[in-house]
Amino acid sequence: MRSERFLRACRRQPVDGAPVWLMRQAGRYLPEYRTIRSKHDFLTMARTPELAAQVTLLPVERVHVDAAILFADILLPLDALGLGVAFTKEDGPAVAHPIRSDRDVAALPPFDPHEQMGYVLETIRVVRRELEGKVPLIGFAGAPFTLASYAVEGGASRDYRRCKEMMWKAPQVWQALMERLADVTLAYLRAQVEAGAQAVQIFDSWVGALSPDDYREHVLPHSRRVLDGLRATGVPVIHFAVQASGYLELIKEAGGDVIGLDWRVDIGEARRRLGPDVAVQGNLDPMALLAPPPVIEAKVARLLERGGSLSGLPGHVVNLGHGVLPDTPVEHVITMVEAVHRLSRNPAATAQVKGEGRPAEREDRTVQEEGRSGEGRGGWTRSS
Ligand SMILES: Cc1c2[nH]c(c1CCC(=O)O)Cc1[nH]c(c(CCC(=O)O)c1C)Cc1[nH]c(c(CCC(=O)O)c1C)Cc1[nH]c(c(C)c1CCC(=O)O)C2
Repeated sequence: MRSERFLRACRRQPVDGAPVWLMRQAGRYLPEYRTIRSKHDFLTMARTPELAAQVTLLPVERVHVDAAILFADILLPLDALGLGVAFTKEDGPAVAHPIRSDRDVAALPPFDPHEQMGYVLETIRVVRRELEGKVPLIGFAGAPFTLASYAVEGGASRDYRRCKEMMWKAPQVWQALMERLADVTLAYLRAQVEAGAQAVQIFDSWVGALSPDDYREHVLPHSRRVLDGLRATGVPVIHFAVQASGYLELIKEAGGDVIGLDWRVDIGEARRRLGPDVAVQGNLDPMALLAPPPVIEAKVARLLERGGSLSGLPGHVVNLGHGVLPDTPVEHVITMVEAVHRLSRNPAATAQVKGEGRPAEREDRTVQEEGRSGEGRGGWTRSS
């Protein structure tokens, strides 16, 4: 059943069809989102439970995903800590008061999710009520490193130079900061589960900037504290890390019931490396959703096969390898979700769609060639 697929796959139990949801599914690719967004700024939307709940529910109705994810942002708790987070159109998030010294870390105020993030907890309650059990609700937070990357760099970064400097020149400052951020994330996620989140995801979006050694020494213990602490909640925990396929084993060591994969690793190989005691989530290239629909279907077919869904290997939550791109046609998202449902329920049909990068049979030759030659260049001409 639709209501159970996602949580069952997270727990590596058999499912009637592979579950699918998309990171950033409650975002700008949805025309309904853009309409609401044209009337309110992003922070107002996130801080108004009625609006945030409405946006959370949009993709459940519109594209039939098997789970909802809370509409919020990983940076909201940093704002609650007094760092002054703004979302700018040009440069992405900006932090007005970045953390650069032991004094800055010591000056961070106490964090109480019930007091400071009450609006998010209220959104969760509203969403649960309105979902009426149709699909589960996923809560989320940033992993300590990814939060630190914004807190220390002051915004998006290309090389994470200030973080590495702090790690290597002032390791005790780095450690104190990471401990604070781990505490914040843990308290925040516990409160989300209490409010009704039925699974949680930790986003370590920028950790791939680190070498395996630095991950092991300067990040893993703090992520592990969060992940260990969440075990008592009893809800499945997804641990998503980007560009970390070189040290997936360390990501698993840090913890999580489900390991989120980006698209740079073959999901079958990842499953072999991770072993049978964790589920995996992912990992279609988000840009693949700009491809013509038959190409999307062929990629879904191969993903299902490589991920184990067609051979009955439990524990694959289908998703993209990172967030859905804002200029993705909503019809293509629907194509992906429908293909996951149709093909995972009928493995025999999948063999026909799959092919070696070949779009489906009903595909005409022109589009086929467009699909082939477009692949790898990174740019797709819109076919719809
Ligand atoms: C790194 C990160 C952020 N936020 C998030 C991450 C981790 C995931 C990832 O790696 O992408 C997580 C996030 N941000 C948002 C969600 C909502 C739920 C969902 O649909 O996934 C989630 C889970 C809404 C959002 N968060 C943001 C938007 C766009 C705001 C707008 O409408 O202008 C949304 C829908 C803003 C944001 N927030 C952040 C950035 C870099 C940006 C600007 C870039 C961008 O615009 O996509 C920080």
